[in-house]
Amino acid sequence: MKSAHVTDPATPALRSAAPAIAALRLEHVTLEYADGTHEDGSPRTVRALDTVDFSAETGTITALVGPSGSGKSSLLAVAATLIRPSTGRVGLADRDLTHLPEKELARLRRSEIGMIFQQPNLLPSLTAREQLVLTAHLRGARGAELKTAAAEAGDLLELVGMSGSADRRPHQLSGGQRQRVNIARALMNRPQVMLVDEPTAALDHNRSQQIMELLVEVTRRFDTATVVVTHDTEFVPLADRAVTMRDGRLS
Ligand SMILES: Nc1ncnc2c1ncn2[C@@H]1O[C@H](COP(=O)(O)OP(=O)(O)OP(=O)(O)O)[C@@H](O)[C@H]1O
Repeated sequence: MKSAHVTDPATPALRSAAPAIAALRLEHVTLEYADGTHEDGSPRTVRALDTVDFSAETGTITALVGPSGSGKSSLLAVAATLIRPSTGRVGLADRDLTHLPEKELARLRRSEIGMIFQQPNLLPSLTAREQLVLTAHLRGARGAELKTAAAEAGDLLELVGMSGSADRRPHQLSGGQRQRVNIARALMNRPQVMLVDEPTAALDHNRSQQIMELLVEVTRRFDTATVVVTHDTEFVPLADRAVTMRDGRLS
């Protein structure tokens, strides 16, 4: 496991003075979905990503914007290794993931990539703390490691402003609080990359702003390469950079 620099949530991040590293790279990525058949029976496809080159650097946050259907979620899905590109390459730090077997990709997803979606898919029967500890369990932690994980979970929940609600279950939390738990959970494995799809779509303006500020803060603190798909133009100035997708291409 990577070093746990969260044990004291009040400690400022020790940010590297080294030049930014591209933690995530997509090179010439094209993604085509099967989309039924033409009248003559030949297969029809939709090109969701068209020769996309994209990278995200450690410790930075990138806003990914663009019209509906332009390919933003597809880019996140390819970056998350949930979908293999039709052509092109995906790299994580110095590793080329393009031809890794699915089992290895699943391991990487658990340990290196944090994913945050619009609706936090928290398990209804678990407390906030247990949601976080479960990720350690799924990673293989047992016995004393789980005790350590529970302490780390407490630290992370404090960091995201949820220390008073660690023993609450999802139905006892507001939408914004659930999203905070979701963010803390994504950080449990100290991911290199955080991929975030419309994290505030279900929230009001104030809560959206707070969640976006929290994403910026954890990006700095944990040195993640964070990519946030958002329709919220107010968020764009908070990001280190914004890239726009149109018709499957980046501009
Ligand atoms: N599973 C799928 N099968 C076929 N086509 C798909 C599939 N998923 C997405 N598409 C198509 O790929 C294109 C890109 O979709 P994508 O969901 O990546 O866009 P988006 O920018 O995230 O849109 P939104 O902002 O509305 O979520 C669209 O034309 C969409 O219809």
